[in-house]
Formats: sequence, C-alpha cells, structure tokens
Amino acid sequence: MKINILEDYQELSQAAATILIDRVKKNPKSTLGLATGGTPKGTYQQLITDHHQNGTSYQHVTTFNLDEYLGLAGENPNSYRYFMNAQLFHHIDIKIENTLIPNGVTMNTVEECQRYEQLLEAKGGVDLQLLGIGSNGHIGFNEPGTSFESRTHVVDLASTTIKANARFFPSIEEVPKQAITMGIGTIMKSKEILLLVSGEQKKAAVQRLLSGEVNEEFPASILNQHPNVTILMDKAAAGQGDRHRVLNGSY
Ligand SMILES: O=P(O)(O)OC[C@H]1O[C@](O)(CO)[C@@H](O)[C@@H]1O
Repeated sequence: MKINILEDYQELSQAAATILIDRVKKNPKSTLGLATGGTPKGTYQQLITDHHQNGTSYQHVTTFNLDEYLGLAGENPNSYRYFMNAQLFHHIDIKIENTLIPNGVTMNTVEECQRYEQLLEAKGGVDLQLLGIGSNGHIGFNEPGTSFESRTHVVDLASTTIKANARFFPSIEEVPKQAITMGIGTIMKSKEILLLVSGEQKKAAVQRLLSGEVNEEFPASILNQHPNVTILMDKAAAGQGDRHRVLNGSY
C-alpha cells in the first residue's frame, strides 16, 4: 500500500483529484469507480474546477458508483444518483448514460444486482476505484461480516451507519435501512484503488486498517491484499503522533 499524508482536507482533495485527472488523461476511455458520502465531495469540486480551467474531458469515461439506497429514486435529493448528478456529473462533460449507479427502486433486486455485475464485466472492470471508509471499516455499504467474496448485493445497514448518515437526512427515521452495494469481491477486482480518509473520527479505522489484520469483521482490511492501493489521509485521520511512523511511504 502506498500511504500519503496530506496537511488537511483541502490538500487531500487536491491530491485525489490530481490522481484521477492523470488517469483520465492517460486513458480517456477510463472506467472509474466512484463513491459518495462526505469525503469525496472536495475531490469532485476539484475535478469540476479542473474541467472548467484546463478542459479535462470525460466524454469517453464510464463511471460505476459503489452503492445506492434501496427505496430512493434518482429524483430524491438523498439518493446517491441525485448526489452524483449534483456534485459532479452535471458540471462536467460526461455522458449521463455512461454514469452507472444501482437502481434503488428496482422491482427485482436480484436481477438488478446481476445486471450491475454484468455491466461491470462488459466494461472490463473498474480501472480506478475511489473509496471512502466507514468508522466501522465498511467500504461501499459492505458492513462488518460481509464475505470478502461478495458481489453486488442488498445489505442491511448497520445501526452505526444509519446514525452516521442521518446527518444528510431531515431525520434519522428517513434514512433507508437497506442499500444495494458493489460487493467486496467486486471492489477487489478494480485494477487500482484510491482510498480517501479524512478527520479524526476515522483515526481508529485507519489504525486498524494499517495493523495489517485481514478479517471480515473489518471489511476494509481486505485492501491489505490488493496489489495497487493508495491511501490518502489528512493529518487528523493519521493522528498527530502517527505522522512520522507512516510518512509518505510504503509499509
Ligand atoms: O465519507 P463519509 O461520509 O465519512 O462516508 C464514508 C463511507 O460511508 C458511505 O457513505 C456509506 O455509508 C460510503 O459511501 C463512504 O465511503
């Protein structure tokens, strides 16, 4: 794993955007895996700024998002489709039909999960997957205990996840209890992974990830077995004392 510690959230977002832009320039037909939540918002802002200032084009890029709440249609401001359109897609030149997100209002979740996996396979998989991490180690919406072999599936959200994500909803009662998420096996098939970690509340998760333990009770721990992972974290997530131990290197 490559680990890069940035001064703050702003620098972290800039560093993540720089990597994404580099990959898109090298391969304008890239397939990007994208994430939602608070962490990647700054990265998306940087991509939009770069698109306007430097003209980086996404015309031939395809994107697959990690997850979507079950029961929320794309028009719902709390759906991840709505989030992605508002935070990124509507501000760059990507073709909206090339932005794939699981359908949260499907009548048949089994078929929807299979369809998503097939679309991914038809595209040859994800070139670069952007990830965040939950405080309990979830990646996508894969909660502790999810099989490392899992493919796109329906999950019951952990109560801690519901609580954490309630900040985006008018009330905690309105947070959906289930979601469709790419599986851990699906995520691990990505050729390259970029994990963003920001804030002191993620410090414990980072420490557990870097302990090297690989355990289904801590989903992100599987990243220790991926051959091409970069972790970008800000100082707050790294912890002040940890700075010298894991400074900008490999371990
Ligand atoms: O970036 P945040 O808001 O801390 O979320 C962390 C992770 O949690 C999720 O939002 C799911 O709860 C993921 O999509 C995200 O990567």
